[in-house]
Amino acid sequence: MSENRPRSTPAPAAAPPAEALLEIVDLTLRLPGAARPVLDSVSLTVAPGEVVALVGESGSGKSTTAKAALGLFPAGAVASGSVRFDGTEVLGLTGERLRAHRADGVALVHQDPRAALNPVRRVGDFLVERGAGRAEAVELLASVGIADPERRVRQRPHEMSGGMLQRVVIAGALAARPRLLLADEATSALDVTTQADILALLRTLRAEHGLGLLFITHDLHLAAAYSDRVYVMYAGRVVESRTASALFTAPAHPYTRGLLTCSPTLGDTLTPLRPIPGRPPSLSDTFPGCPFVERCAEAEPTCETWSPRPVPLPDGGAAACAFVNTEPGLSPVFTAVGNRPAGRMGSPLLERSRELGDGWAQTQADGADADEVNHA
Ligand SMILES: Nc1ncnc2c1ncn2[C@@H]1O[C@H](COP(=O)(O)OP(=O)(O)OP(=O)(O)O)[C@@H](O)[C@H]1O
Repeated sequence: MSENRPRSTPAPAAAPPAEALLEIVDLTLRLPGAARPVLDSVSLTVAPGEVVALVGESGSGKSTTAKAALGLFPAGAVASGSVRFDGTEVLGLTGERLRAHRADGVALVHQDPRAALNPVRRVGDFLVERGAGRAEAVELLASVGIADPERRVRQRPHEMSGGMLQRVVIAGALAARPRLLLADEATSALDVTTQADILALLRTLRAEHGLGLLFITHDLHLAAAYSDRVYVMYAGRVVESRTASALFTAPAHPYTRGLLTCSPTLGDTLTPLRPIPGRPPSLSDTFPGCPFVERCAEAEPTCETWSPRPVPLPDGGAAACAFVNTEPGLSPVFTAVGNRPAGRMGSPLLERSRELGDGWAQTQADGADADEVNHA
């Protein structure tokens, strides 16, 4: 092993708390006419009281993954794997049981609060429609930080700001007393101050209500700042899963590093921004090897033909790259250009990485409910 590889900063274990509220295992979702799966062996967990972020560029499969938690799939989709909520398999749910799951356990908050609210109805009516009593509607508004809730509850959406409306939508989501909140780009349309306020509110709510929160964003800095753990998605696959702090300290996947260096950090005027070249793949693109190979500055010939699957990292996270370092005590950042031992191709490390990848994928598959479910 080369001696000049950086030592890792010890990171907290990335393993989630033992009891997962949402547990997605090896979820693969195919759409009619698409050349590759929309979701390809996606596995993730969210525990009660945990904030988990799902990050990636447009089209990477974030929303489709989140909707799977609701048992919501595109028409004609064929799904395999497992989506368990509180121990119940969601993939096979239909009819009344599916409706009960959607109404009861999981709530979804979207980007645009105005789309969720009827412009001619009062805010209080919106909350009552979601199961709150009149008095509770006022309490709910207060609980999401809206001042003068007795007056606000009688107002219509046009009388409120975007940030206030997003608080109303969150209050509406809480009315059903969910255990899991899916926030799909819920702050993207807001100015930065309001965005910070809403994210702080979501963190408070998860602590007060023991909510699990799956926070979907394309902004990795935001994800890492507000989440306990982060899953990075690319082309329908999870390419890295780490604690937020480990992700910032030593991102293991070249795509994660690309996301970190292509967006600005507050106060950092020295580090140049480096956009990731090219575009994310579409559903008509297929990959014999790594899906990121065409955009990866660190790719080697083997990446064209060998498809990496997540390998466990010593800190409890995982990354899907042929050259990720899985050895304890060393940084997973093994692939930085200039940091590679000569002639590393075909090295024992690569072989080990392959072994671990296959073994790990198999373990995941063994734990999954392999029923094929067609959601027409
Ligand atoms: N109902 C559908 N019919 C056809 N294709 C779909 C459908 N839903 C999603 N897709 C496709 O699946 C892929 C993943 O979409 P998804 O919305 O999950 O990505 P995303 O990462 O959430 O992107 P964005 O940030 O733009 O919302 C995209 O290529 C999208 O076009």
